[in-house]
Amino acid sequence: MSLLPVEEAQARLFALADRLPVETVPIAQAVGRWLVQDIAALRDQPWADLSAMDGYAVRATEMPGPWRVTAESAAGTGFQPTLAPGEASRIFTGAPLPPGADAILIQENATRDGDRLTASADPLTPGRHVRPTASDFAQNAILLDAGSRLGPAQIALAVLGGHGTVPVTRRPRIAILSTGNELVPPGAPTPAGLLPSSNAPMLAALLAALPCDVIDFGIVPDDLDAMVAALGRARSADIIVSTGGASVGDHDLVRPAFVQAGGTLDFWKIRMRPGKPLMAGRLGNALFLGLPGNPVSAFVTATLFLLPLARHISGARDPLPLTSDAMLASALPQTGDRDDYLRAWRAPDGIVSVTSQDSAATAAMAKADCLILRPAGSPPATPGTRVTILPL
Ligand SMILES: Nc1nc2c(c(=O)[nH]1)N[C@H]1C(S)=C(S)[C@@H](COP(=O)(O)OP(=O)(O)OC[C@H]3O[C@@H](n4cnc5c(N)ncnc54)[C@H](O)[C@@H]3O)O[C@H]1N2
Ligand code: MOO
Repeated sequence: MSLLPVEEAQARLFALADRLPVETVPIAQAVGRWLVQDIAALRDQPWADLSAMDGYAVRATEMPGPWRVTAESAAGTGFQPTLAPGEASRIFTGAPLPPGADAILIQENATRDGDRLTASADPLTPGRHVRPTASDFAQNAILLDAGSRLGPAQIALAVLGGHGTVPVTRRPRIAILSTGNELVPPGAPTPAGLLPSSNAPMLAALLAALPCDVIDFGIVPDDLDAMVAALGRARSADIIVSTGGASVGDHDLVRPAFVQAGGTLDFWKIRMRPGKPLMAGRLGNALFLGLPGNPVSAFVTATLFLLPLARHISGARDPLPLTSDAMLASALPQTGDRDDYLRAWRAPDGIVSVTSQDSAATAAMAKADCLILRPAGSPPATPGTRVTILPL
């Protein structure tokens, strides 16, 4: 198989994947999830012309008074009686204006003596300190499109639009398998030749940013039958992600095990560095991603494939990571025949690539807060060059 460009591999991965079933959940459970339908406002916001300040509702043309204070309007009190000429109404923030009033005299600018009210400052224009009916949104307006993510602001909007529940997909279940005879669980002793398995905790940490349920299937030895059995146990998940054993060595058994378990491989080997040996396919209803074992390669491929896939099956409109344009503060060498995803950090004067770009260099990776995207065949770059970055 020839090396597949990253964008093509992402598109093929998405094409393999159906959106998960839809459920309607209380809005508090929808945080971070994606709407599967447009949602429209069930009410006007504000429901009436409301005061934005504490003070007095008046006719602006009657400035500076005097007025007779004849009524009071507080939030939650409903419609108010009409104000006759020369009358004012005591009013509080969020309360409806009485018909006839068109501006709010804030109480700091008012002098009140019993029922008698006068204004002590500047002219008022009609509409001053008034939030007109439906000025935020009108009933039936589309508030949020299908595929929008429900962050805190979108939750506020949906609730004010009258929604207590929203339609989203169910949370994906994501199974993680770590392969390698050398691996031991985090914190376990590492006598000669053994290595703490960092990939599963790293993937779980990445996935913690998404609404999903992670199931860690532990460490699987480099043994075909053990790997086939582990894939069998994991196949009820929506996504199975393995790390290690993805390359071409004698102990790299993930691909044959996947096929023996009944999986259909869609692609293997991507034109990227790190991450070349990535593979993807389907195993029954589960989507399968075989990530390389090197911790940096696993991290970068998870960022570019696993998280986007989880977002895609969850109904995200924009499942791919956002990129932006930035200026280099350090020089970069030319790239080879694969796209480079260089670990880097955003210094005050521009982007600086971390010292080691080795795909096993975790200390350098931990200093990075972005990736620099450098297409295959890019010439050397000097400080000041504009580059594409992917914030981490
Ligand atoms: N002859 C070739 N050799 C290699 C090629 C190639 O094209 N031809 N590709 C290289 C590239 S690129 C990568 S990336 C690695 C990926 O290999 P595997 O996916 O088969 O990974 P392993 O060999 O199992 O492990 C690589 C490395 O990572 C360590 N590892 C594995 N799992 C974990 C874990 N859970 N936590 C921490 N560290 C882990 C493992 O001990 C190895 O050191 O292949 C190159 N070889
Ligand atoms: O492609 Mo590998 O992930 O460079 O080390």
